[in-house]
Amino acid sequence: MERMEVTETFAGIALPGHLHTQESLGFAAAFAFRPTDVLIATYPKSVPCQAGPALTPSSAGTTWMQEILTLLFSLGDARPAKTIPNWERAPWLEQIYCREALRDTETRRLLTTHLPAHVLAPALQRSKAKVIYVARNPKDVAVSFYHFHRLAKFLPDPGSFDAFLTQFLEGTVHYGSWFDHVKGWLGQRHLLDILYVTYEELHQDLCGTAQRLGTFLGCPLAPGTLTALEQHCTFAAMRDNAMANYSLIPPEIMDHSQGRFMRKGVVGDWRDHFSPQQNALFNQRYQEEMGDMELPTQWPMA
Ligand SMILES: Nc1ncnc2c1ncn2[C@@H]1O[C@H](COP(=O)(O)OS(=O)(=O)O)[C@@H](OP(=O)(O)O)[C@H]1O
Repeated sequence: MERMEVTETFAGIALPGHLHTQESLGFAAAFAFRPTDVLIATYPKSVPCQAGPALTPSSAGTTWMQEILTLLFSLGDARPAKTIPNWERAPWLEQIYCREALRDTETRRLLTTHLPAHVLAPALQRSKAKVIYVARNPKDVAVSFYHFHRLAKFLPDPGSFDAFLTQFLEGTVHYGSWFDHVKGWLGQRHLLDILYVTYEELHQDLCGTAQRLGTFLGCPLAPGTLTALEQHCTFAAMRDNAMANYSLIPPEIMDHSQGRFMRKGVVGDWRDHFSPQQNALFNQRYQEEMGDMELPTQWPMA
């Protein structure tokens, strides 16, 4: 299947052109956040669309967080998560369909972004909106992102894993450098009402992390919400939920014959992909970039 790759460049980073225009990106940068808005911010490796689907990348737990917050806001009622695609429940601020998706939305708005902090920080700092930043071990991000490139026809052909990893470490992949993204959002910790969560924490203790989210959002968990989370936010449940697994995306945009968006959902898959040389190079680059950073978690890098 042919790639439909068109690139839009904004703030120095390349983005899929079928989803982003200068107008849509300008809309995001100047967004009038409301105090009740909740923004999920992640470095990519996966997906949203509009009435007829599109996609973007992630790998950080975006889709998982969208599902969890949908259930928190619905007080455990699974119907929205089962009937409304996640790109409508939590639209990507920077994508072309967002303005229309938010028209007439009066209730609490759940938004998503893959944009770097420096683009959104001025608008966020003018507001009291809450931000939830989700991060994941970058080695697993690189693996997940690589596999996603194989499906996503709007992204460049990744070539070999080795070639892709080189670009990932150089920050020349779409959405830019993982290191810059994480450092940028961590740098907002004293300037925004922001909570940092990791993919690994969600794995380790979904309910405990959900309770922390509820406290941060001023939305204590209703009886039954935890049960609903345990039921609907597992990897298996989300893999089978067409409103969360991107199976609705047409094959010319996402070639489902190449694999699934909900691929493995595990921690540490990099160990099955990295050669010792790749691992050493990654560790060196990680140390150079992140050496002194205070991180929400220490990922096992060895
Ligand atoms: N419930 C649950 N449990 C465990 N893992 C999960 C879950 N939901 C999504 N995932 C995994 O998250 C990866 C996709 O990342 P994102 O959702 O950030 O992608 S995107 O930005 O929305 O494109 C992708 O990771 P990989 O499987 O490693 O590729 C998904 O499988």
